[in-house]
Amino acid sequence: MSIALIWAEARGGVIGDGGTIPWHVPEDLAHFKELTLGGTVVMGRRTWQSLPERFRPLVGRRNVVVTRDRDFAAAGAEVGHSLDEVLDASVRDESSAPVWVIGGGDIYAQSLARASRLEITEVDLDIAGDTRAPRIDPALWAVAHETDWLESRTGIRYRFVSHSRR
Ligand SMILES: CCc1nc(N)nc(N)c1OCCCOc1ncccc1N1CCC(C(F)(F)F)CC1
Repeated sequence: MSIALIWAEARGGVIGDGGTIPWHVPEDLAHFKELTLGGTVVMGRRTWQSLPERFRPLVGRRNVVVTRDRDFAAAGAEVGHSLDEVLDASVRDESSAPVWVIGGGDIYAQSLARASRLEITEVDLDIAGDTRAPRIDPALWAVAHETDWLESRTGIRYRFVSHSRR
């Protein structure tokens, strides 16, 4: 089973600000849900805690939270204490669905080297944020597919870009 990273970013790679996603693009939520359903989602503790209650745990997916805190409990999720251990354990299970790394910034940076696929939603917004997605090196990653720029019902332009490792 392969490792895939999935995120939504505004211009300059902004993915978050103060623990929240500073835009609302419902079509991205639907995209995220459609891609990850049935698989395993791996996230950092802060992303787990940022999930609105009604979305915690993410139903229809195996939820795994990575934290150094040995006392951390996450109802409806498994807790792991090292990203590598979590990825090794998740990748070992024989199902074909990828392991989806769903955030946040630190976890993306630590897991990028092991990923074979990136599913990035580009949001056409120039917005402040304290967290950025890792830089994607075009020498290592090829754009496998990208949609045209689409317009969200909230008026924000966005597109879906799939990268695969060269
Ligand atoms: C969707 C946001 C999102 N987009 C892409 N493309 N990649 C991600 N890694 C991602 O962050 C998932 C974890 C954070 O998620 C949320 N953070 C704040 C508010 C809401 C959420 N969502 C709402 C939809 C819900 C559903 F299960 F319905 F998809 C999941 C939780």
